[in-house]
Amino acid sequence: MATDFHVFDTTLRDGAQREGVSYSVADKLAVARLLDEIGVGYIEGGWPGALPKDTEFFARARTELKLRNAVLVAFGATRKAGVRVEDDPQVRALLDAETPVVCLVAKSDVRHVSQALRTTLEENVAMVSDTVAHLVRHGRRVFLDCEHFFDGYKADPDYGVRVLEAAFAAGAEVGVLCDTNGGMLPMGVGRVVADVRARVGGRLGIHCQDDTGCAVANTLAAVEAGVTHVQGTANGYGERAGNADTFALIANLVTKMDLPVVPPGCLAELQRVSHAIAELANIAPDDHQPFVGASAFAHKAGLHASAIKVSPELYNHLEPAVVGNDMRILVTEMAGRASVELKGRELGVDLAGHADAIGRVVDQVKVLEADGWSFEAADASFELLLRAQLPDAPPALFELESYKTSVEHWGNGVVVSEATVKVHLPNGDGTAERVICTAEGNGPVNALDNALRQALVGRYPHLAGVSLADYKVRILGWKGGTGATTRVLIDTTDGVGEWTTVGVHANIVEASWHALVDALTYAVRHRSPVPAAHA
Ligand SMILES: CC(=O)SCCNC(=O)CCNC(=O)[C@H](O)C(C)(C)COP(=O)(O)OP(=O)(O)OC[C@H]1O[C@@H](n2cnc3c(N)ncnc32)[C@H](O)[C@@H]1OP(=O)(O)O
Ligand SMILES: CC(=O)C(=O)O
Repeated sequence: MATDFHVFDTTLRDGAQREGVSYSVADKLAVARLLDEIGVGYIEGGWPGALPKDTEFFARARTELKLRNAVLVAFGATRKAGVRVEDDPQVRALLDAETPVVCLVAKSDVRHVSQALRTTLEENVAMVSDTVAHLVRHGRRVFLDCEHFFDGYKADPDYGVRVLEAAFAAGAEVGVLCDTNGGMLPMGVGRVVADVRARVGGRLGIHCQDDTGCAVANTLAAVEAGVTHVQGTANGYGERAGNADTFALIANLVTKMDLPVVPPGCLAELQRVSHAIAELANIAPDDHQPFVGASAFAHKAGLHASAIKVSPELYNHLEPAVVGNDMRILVTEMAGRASVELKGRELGVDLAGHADAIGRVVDQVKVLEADGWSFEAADASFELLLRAQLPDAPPALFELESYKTSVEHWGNGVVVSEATVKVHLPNGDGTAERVICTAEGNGPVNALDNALRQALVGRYPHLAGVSLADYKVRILGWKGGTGATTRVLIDTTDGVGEWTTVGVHANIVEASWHALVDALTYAVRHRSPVPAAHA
């Protein structure tokens, strides 16, 4: 591992500045543990003294947080203008947090000194020197975030350098150049970092906001120009458009720049930790996030699949497992024969010697997708469709005679749904058993599900342990000028696994029926009876 390189994560400080995020102290402790698992070197936990929750976090961290890889960092500002550092309560709170490292934010742009701090350039430099020296005297390692460094460098480069020199002279270990307003591009970042390196001797770091969509690229440009400390946040959470994504930074540094910045084994935890932190932040994971998103290695285009069939490297920039992710093949209207073949492999369906069946599936999917079907998110329906084309395809579970649903609104405001299904279950000897079941539900689809399940459960007892986990409806627009087409996706679970099926029709109940039939058929054919522990 590159021990002279710092990966500094500020999910719990800058990441918490994202609109809509509000961690409890317990959440913050959990996020810190997760960040430690991916091997970051430093975890900035928050601003003690400014936010009571952060003060409590540091107090609890002392006994509850056992970090294996990371060092905990408290964040705060330099002393106030005109106040002795010993008398500044905010600086006192930084010492009280008892972290080995303190990261101070300081002004390094002359306009911010005069307009925001409303003090002199000399006093701001003194605020930096005094605060750094005070913390170092009290045994802290100190990093200095130079706010608005790049914007300030355009206005007055000498002043930024003066702030950095004062910090290093007072004992700061790292001077972090911050693109606080996030307006930089990689070329500019590289130029400024190289210039500053030529003028100042200490270790430099980089902190990039993502307002131009270049936070990760800007950070890597800074590394190329010589910084050895990078700041990021989990999934890029942060103020406004966010920060450089810690996961993309680590993955790029290790796999593209050959800098082993995390301990062995940590890289493969990136996807898991990314999703776990999204859960704690209460933000749906971004499927399209580089490296760790569910779609980061998902291939839809038929031409891609045909090359991947020869070698996955041809259309993947990285072996997905390196970052804990998986490759997936999507079968849609854009699929060709190779897509179906690879998807078959992924689903464990042997298609060797079945070129005709593959061709029929490609054609069928194109026609169905033109009618609004979508198998991208409905692997279980696709698997049934695929297997139905093979010579040993099993017969349908039942033949439908009819179904009927009703919704009754009683005078007292109660709404009741009822469904009746009439089906014929084959006996295997050419005869069939006619079964009629009626059930109630909280809506017509729920009633239909209950009635169909009742009709089948005598024959397939493990359907009793199967239930609907989610139900999504999408209206696909007007078709033929007569009505909307409805696509229904149903997630079903047996308590062990989950599978998704799809149905499409102008009538929402009929669309749901298709998805329900697939859901139960898949359960019967491809889910083993649930073990007692899960029943
Ligand atoms: C770029 C960044 O993201 S840095 C991190 C920013 N994070 C936050 O602001 C979140 C937490 N912040 C807070 O809880 C509050 O803003 C506090 C507790 C820090 C301060 O609250 P208040 O005392 O009410 O002041 P307010 O927020 O209005 O203004 C900030 C004060 O800090 C001063 N200040 C700003 N930057 C610095 C600095 N680097 N060093 C010293 N003082 C500073 C300002 O001049 C202003 O002083 P004033 O009150 O004498 O005018
Ligand atoms: C310190 C910080 O968060 C910034 O300058 O953006």
